[in-house]
Amino acid sequence: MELEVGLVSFTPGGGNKEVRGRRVGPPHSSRLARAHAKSAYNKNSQPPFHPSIHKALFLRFLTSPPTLPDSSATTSPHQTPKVRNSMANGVTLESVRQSLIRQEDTIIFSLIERARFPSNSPTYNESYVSTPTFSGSLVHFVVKETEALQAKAGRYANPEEHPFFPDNLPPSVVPPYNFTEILHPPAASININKDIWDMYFKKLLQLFAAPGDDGNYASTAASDLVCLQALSRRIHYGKLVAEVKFRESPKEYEPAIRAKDRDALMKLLTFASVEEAVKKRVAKKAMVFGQEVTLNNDDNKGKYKVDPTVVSRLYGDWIMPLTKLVQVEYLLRRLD
Ligand SMILES: C=C(O[C@@H]1C=C(C(=O)O)C=C[C@H]1O)C(=O)O
Repeated sequence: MELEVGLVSFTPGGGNKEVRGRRVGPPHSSRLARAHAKSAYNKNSQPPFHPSIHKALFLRFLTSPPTLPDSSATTSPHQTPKVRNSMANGVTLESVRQSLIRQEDTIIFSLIERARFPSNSPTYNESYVSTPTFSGSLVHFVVKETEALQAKAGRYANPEEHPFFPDNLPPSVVPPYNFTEILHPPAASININKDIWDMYFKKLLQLFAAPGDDGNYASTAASDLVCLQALSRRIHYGKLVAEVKFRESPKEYEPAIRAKDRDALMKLLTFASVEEAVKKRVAKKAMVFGQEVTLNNDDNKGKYKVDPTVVSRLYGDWIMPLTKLVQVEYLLRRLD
């Protein structure tokens, strides 16, 4: 399968194929606070429930307090907290990897929750929703409406978060939090949620949702949203991974960036042994988190709520390749 991601055709699990002559977003503005991104979306080539346009809108890529704690930040919700210094905060490849490891738990639990429901196909069928004001599937409706609410609550003021339906999001009603700017500003133009959406609905879902229909369509859509958000956060974390790798050895990356050599960048940022460990660890977590806990544990040996091999495959074929694609896209803009 081939996905079109930003500037390249992307084959999950394989290499990037073709460099195209178009930008993901509008030309980079020196005013980061105005950074917007749009990527074209071809409705005909996508599932019926996806939006027609993507726009990543965020001000700066930030470290969020749970993953990069900082004792110097003020915590009053009514004050703008102090700007934090990224490298002084100890953002290293190791700390970023620890965050990715923690995010595995979130992803696996979200898959387990989605697997409670069968496939529930009406959730994805445009004809199931009947309202003159909205055209799309129930899952499209739930994601779009929830994102609008969460935007008001300030979710997308944190650049670790990327909306699936960024157009016309309402403004936040909460005061801004001054996160540290860690990423190079053009990072704001990278949002591959369109591809995450397609991957999830066209490939992943059928691997862990059993066939069937139990009528719980709203809950099913809500579970899909949680999975999508966890996947999106993890995959876009590639921006931070790439920044840290670049800062650790800029001289290694600069020639490949200047030459716009995607393959060389991909080689530089790839750590095969780390990827093998990730695949093994997520399979193990799926076994541990997804086992039926009974007083007599032997009753359920080998029964898991999501198949550990599927989780491992999901990481090997989709999550890690997409994270690396985000890294390449980020590095290509790193010297702009
Ligand atoms: C995220 C990293 O970059 C690459 C992508 C990985 C991933 O998505 O888990 C793992 C190893 C690297 O090949 C990393 O080095 O940790």
